[in-house]
Amino acid sequence: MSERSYPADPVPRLASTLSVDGVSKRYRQRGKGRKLTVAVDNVSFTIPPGAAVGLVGASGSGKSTIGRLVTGTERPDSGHIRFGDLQIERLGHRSLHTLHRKVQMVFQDPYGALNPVHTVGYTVSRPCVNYLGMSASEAFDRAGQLLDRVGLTPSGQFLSKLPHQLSGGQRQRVVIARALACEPEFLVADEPVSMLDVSLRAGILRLLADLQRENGLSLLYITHDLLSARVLTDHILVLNKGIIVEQGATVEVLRHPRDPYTVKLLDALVTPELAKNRPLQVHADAGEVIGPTEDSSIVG
Ligand SMILES: Nc1ncnc2c1ncn2[C@@H]1O[C@H](COP(=O)(O)OP(=O)(O)OP(=O)(O)O)[C@@H](O)[C@H]1O
Repeated sequence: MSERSYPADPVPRLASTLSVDGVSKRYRQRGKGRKLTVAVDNVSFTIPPGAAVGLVGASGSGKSTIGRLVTGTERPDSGHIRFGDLQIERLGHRSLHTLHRKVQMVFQDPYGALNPVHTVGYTVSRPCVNYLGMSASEAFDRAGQLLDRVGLTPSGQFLSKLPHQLSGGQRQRVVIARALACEPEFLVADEPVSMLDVSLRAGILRLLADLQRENGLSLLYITHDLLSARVLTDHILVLNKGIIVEQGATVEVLRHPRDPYTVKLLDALVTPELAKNRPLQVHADAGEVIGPTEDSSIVG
């Protein structure tokens, strides 16, 4: 073990606010000449340090596009996105590296997210080398600590494994450990459980909730699932056809939805078929959500 240790409690640091101001993004429709799809339409919101915000909407409402815009993966056609002193839409390659030290992403596909030829230890230790300037052996020790933290214990058994030797839930835990490796301030999680078996989802959601709280992370949780947003977030943005149609405290929006689109999303949740298949339960009358129900110690 190296002498350097990384306590679970983070060292207090200056954290940044994410400000999205009047952002729009259009895409050319394939095979349709000059026709454009408006994916995001004049969207504005702010996420202060340490806040957990849900971005919810049906398929095609523009959620993932916003995820890509705030992580600098794509540029908006208009509007401004600022994280602390970084003006994201103007960042060049080098400054994106600085951004990604602070803002990390977890996507829905834990299969595609991991390089199949790299061991878990290599994958999780790389950001410690690239972003924190650790030596390879320091980074490997840190990778072990991160694996312990995300529930892949004993970590020694996982460090040398390749992605194909892991279950879907375990892979997503590796992806989360890698995202945490450079000690980010902000996590964008885009449908992080939608490709996992239903029985594993609650464990991953609870892990994200714990990490967000313990590390003081800001979180943008992108999902079509209002119930999981209830578990993970304090504030919610409801997106319909690229427009934020409603926002507010998550509990309030779910209890007293004002926009007809939010009502429709909630109605869709309480149909018997959907309710039966979900790891979370909802009281249809009050919009009160109970759950998740599984044991968080489950390692998927
Ligand atoms: N690269 C692209 N090229 C063309 N159109 C795109 C592209 N990315 C997104 N779109 C379109 O923009 C709209 C918003 O897509 P986006 O993926 O952001 O929605 P979403 O809410 O994340 O949907 P889902 O939940 O299905 O992932 C959709 O109509 C989509 O077809």
